[in-house]
Amino acid sequence: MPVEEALERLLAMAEASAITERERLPLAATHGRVLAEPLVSSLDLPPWPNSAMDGYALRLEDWKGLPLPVSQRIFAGQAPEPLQPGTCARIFTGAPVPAGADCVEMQENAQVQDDQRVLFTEPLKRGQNIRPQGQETTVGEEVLAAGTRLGPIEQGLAASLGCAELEVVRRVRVAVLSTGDELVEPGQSLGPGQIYNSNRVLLCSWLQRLGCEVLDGGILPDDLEATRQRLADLKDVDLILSTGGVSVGEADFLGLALREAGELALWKLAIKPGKPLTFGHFRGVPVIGLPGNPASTLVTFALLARPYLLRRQGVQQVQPLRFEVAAGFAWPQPGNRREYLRGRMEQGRAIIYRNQSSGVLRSAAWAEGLVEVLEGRTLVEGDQVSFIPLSELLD
Ligand SMILES: Nc1nc2c(c(=O)[nH]1)N[C@H]1C(S)=C(S)[C@@H](COP(=O)(O)OP(=O)(O)OC[C@H]3O[C@@H](n4cnc5c(N)ncnc54)[C@H](O)[C@@H]3O)O[C@H]1N2
Ligand code: MOO
Ligand SMILES: [Mg+2]
Repeated sequence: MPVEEALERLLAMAEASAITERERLPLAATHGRVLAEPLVSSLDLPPWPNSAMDGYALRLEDWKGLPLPVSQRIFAGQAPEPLQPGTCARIFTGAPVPAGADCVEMQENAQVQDDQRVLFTEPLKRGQNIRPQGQETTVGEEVLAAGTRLGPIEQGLAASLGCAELEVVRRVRVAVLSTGDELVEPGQSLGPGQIYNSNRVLLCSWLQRLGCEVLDGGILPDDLEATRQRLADLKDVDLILSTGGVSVGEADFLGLALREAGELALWKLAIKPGKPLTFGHFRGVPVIGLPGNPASTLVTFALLARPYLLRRQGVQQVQPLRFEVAAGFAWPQPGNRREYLRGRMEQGRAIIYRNQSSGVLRSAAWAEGLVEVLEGRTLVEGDQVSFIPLSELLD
C-alpha cells in the first residue's frame, strides 16, 4: 500500500476515535496541548491607540511650522488627558495617545527650543507612529482555531488577550511496548545475543514532546500467549504503540495477535525503512506496531504514528513542512518503496548519511531531515527532492 493511502486511512480512523474529553488548564501548563475550542478575543488589541515611538503626539492641524508648547508627559501605563489644542504632548513608546492627537513624531525629528517649545523638522502624516486600537485583534474575533497545538507563540498570544486558562483536549494515553527476547535495558550488562533497548526511550521521550500521556509497558517477550495477554491487559489506553514483531519471522507475534483477533487493518506499506508497519485493534483498542529496526521505528513514527496521534487530539494540520531542494547525491537504482533517507543540507544541497541501513540509528542523529525519494525514481545530482526537517517531526 502506498504511503499516502496508508496515512489517509490512519487519519480517517483517528478522526473516528478522536478524543472528546477536555480539561481547563492554567495557561502556563498548556504547552504541547491542543485547543478544544476556538480562542475568541474578548478585547481589542491594542485596547487603545498607543505610540510606536518615543517622541511627541500632536494634532496635525496645529502644526503650522511654528514650535508647539508641551502640555503633558505621557508614559506607558498612564491615562492621559485629552490634548489641549495648540500644544503637543511628550509621549513614550507604548503610552496611550491622548484624545485629539492624530500623529506622533519621533524625537529624532523634533528640536526642543530654549523656551522648551518643540519644533518639528520633517513633514508629518496623519496617523504616523500611532498603533491604532484593534489593529491586531478586535472583540469577538477568532484568533486561534479549535485544534491548534499550543506552543510558546500561541501561549503568548493567549496571554496578550488576558486568558489565564485555556480549554484543551485531554491527553492521548499511549502504552509503549518493546517486543524482543534480545532486549536489555541500558545500565544492565549484555549477555550473548542481547542488545540494548533503544526504541523504548526514543518513543517515550518523543511522545512526551507531542503532549501524550505515556505508559511505559516495558519489554514484551517474543511469545504469542504473552503478547495476547499483554495486549488484553492494556485496556485503559487510547493507543498501544509497540516496536518489533511485525515481520514474517517465527518470533514475530504482534501482527499475528491482531490478525487472530480479526482486527488487522493495515500491514505492509511501500515505505523504506518501515515496510511491515502494522495497524489494527485488539479488543477495540487501537494498536500501531512499528517495525523494530531503530531507523524504521523512527521513520514510521514520524510519518504515520505522529500524524495519527495528533489527529486523535483534533489537530487538522498534521503534515510536516517539506522543502524542495537539490539532491547532492545520485540515486541510480529505482526502488519499489518510497524511501526516507537520513540526510542533511550542505552548501544548499541535500546529502545523505553513508549507511542507510534501517538498523543504524546514528544516521538519524547525524541527519537534519528525511530526504524523500519516490518509488520508481532515479536521481542525478542536482535533481529536486523533498526534504522534511526532523525538527518539524519531533514536536
Ligand atoms: N523474510 C523477511 N524478513 C524480513 C522482512 C521481510 O519482508 N521478509 N522485512 C524486514 C524489514 S523491512 C524489517 S523493518 C524488519 C522488521 O522486523 P520486526 O518489526 O518484526 O522487528 P524484529 O524482527 O523484532 O526486530 C528487527 C530488528 O530490530 C531490532 N530491535 C527490535 N526492537 C528493538 C529495540 N526496542 N531497540 C533496539 N533494537 C530493536 C531487533 O533486534 C532486530 O535486529 O524485518 C525484516 N525482515
Ligand atoms: O523496511 Mo525495513 O524497515 O527496511 O528495514
Ligand atoms: Mg521480526
